[in-house]
This record gives sequence, structure tokens and C-alpha cells, in this order.
Amino acid sequence: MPRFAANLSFLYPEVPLIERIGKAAADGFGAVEYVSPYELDKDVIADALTETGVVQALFNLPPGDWAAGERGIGCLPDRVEEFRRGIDTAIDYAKALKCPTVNCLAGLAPTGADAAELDRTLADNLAYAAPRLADAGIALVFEPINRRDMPTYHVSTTDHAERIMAMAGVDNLKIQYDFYHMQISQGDLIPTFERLFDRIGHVQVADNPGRNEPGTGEINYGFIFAELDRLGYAGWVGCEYKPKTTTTAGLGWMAPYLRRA
Ligand SMILES: O=C(O)C(O)C(=O)CO
Ligand SMILES: [Mg+2]
Repeated sequence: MPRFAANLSFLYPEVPLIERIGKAAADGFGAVEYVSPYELDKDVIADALTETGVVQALFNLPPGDWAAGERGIGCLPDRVEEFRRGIDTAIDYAKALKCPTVNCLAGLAPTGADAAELDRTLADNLAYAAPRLADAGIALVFEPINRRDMPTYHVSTTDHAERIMAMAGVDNLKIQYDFYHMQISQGDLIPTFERLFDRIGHVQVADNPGRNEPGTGEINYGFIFAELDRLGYAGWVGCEYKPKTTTTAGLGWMAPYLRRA
């Protein structure tokens, strides 16, 4: 049975991030995830998790200046020192929040950048991060993101992610498989998921077009959730979608899974 985590960077946008944790718990989510916890005091988040009884499933490594449009710094050659400092920060937060997995955003390719140098930087950064996170008991994933939403995002396909993993050559490095991005970037959702099953460390969902709730678009999530069960996916399924109306009103798609849980 899929276990759903509320992605609080997308869900419950009407209240501040810290209050979204209680809303997710009230709606039946067992876990939460979000882009970045670093703007909040980690002890305040930890208290909210304890009070509401949900667990932290995932957050990203420090992603650079999000408000200024940055979407990660993993591939940026002039940001390696910052990336490495960010690993310590992420470990600090992950320990406080008992978060089992962190996601590395590769970032947007600068105009005119040498793609091979960006690959090398990303692979080196992941090779630096993976063992340090492993020592702290934290799994590392990185996520291909479609280039319709983020036109210059450096890694947009699983083929590219596999090449980066081969270059990094480390354990404790897996792919975050976001079905929405994968539908736009390459399709063939379940055959690819099945082929890469042992190399996938986290899953996220939204429908296409629109990036709204499962069931609002072309992706057959009933089939996908059944396949996750058949294949034995035991991790969290991050609900990273834009609610069509309100989050709570749009949760009908999840009801059958809650009832049978
Ligand atoms: O799919 C996404 O957008 C993400 O999972 C994310 O963390 C950053 O944009
Ligand atoms: Mg995602």
C-alpha cells in the first residue's frame, strides 16, 4: 500500500510552512517533505512533527538562492565550497528532524557553460556528499526535472542521471523519480521505473498537464500505485502537486488508500 507524504512546498499554501504540518496530519498524511527547511529553526520543526505525529520524509540540500531563481547548486563549478558547507547544514537538520533522505538539486546550467564541466562538478559533489551522509545514516537522492518547467535544468532524464551516478561511483546515491517530470521528459513511466527500481530512492507524484492532483490528467495513477506495490516500493510517495482548489478538498484521490491502510 503506498504511503503518502505531503509536500508542503506545494500543499496548504494558504498557511505558513510550519502550520502546514498539522494540516497534513489532520488530512491523514503520515509524513511531510518540502524544498527547504533551512528558513525555520530545526527545533521548532521537530516539535511540530512530534506534536502532530507525522514524520519527516525528505528535504533538499541547501538549494542556493531560491527566491532569486536558483534551483540548486550541485552542478555549478563556482559554488563547490558552498555546496560542501551545505552538507553539514543538511546533516544537522536531518538529524534533528530524523529525516532519512535528502535530495540534491543539480541546478540550472549557466548560459554558455561547458556541459561536461557541469557533469564533472555534479558527480564530484555527489561523491563528496554520499559517504558523509551515509556516515550520518542519511540516504542521498537526486532528481531529473523536466525542461518545460525549468528550461535550463541540468539533469532532465534518467539516462543523464545514470551517467552522473556512474561518474560519481559511490554507494548511497539514488534517483528521485518524480512521475510528473518523467512523464514530460521521457514517458514510459513504469518500464523505466521497473528497470531502475534498485536505483530509485524516492518517488513523487503529480498529474500532467497542470501539475495538479493525481487523477486530474493523463497519468494513470491507479495503475502506477498498484505497480509500486507489485514491485515492492516501500518508501514514501511525495505528493508534490498544485491543488486545483484547496488541498483538503482535492484529496479524494487518496481516500481509497487511507481507508485500506
Ligand atoms: O520536482 C520538484 O520541483 C522538486 O522535487 C524540488 O524539490 C525542487 O523544485
Ligand atoms: Mg519533484
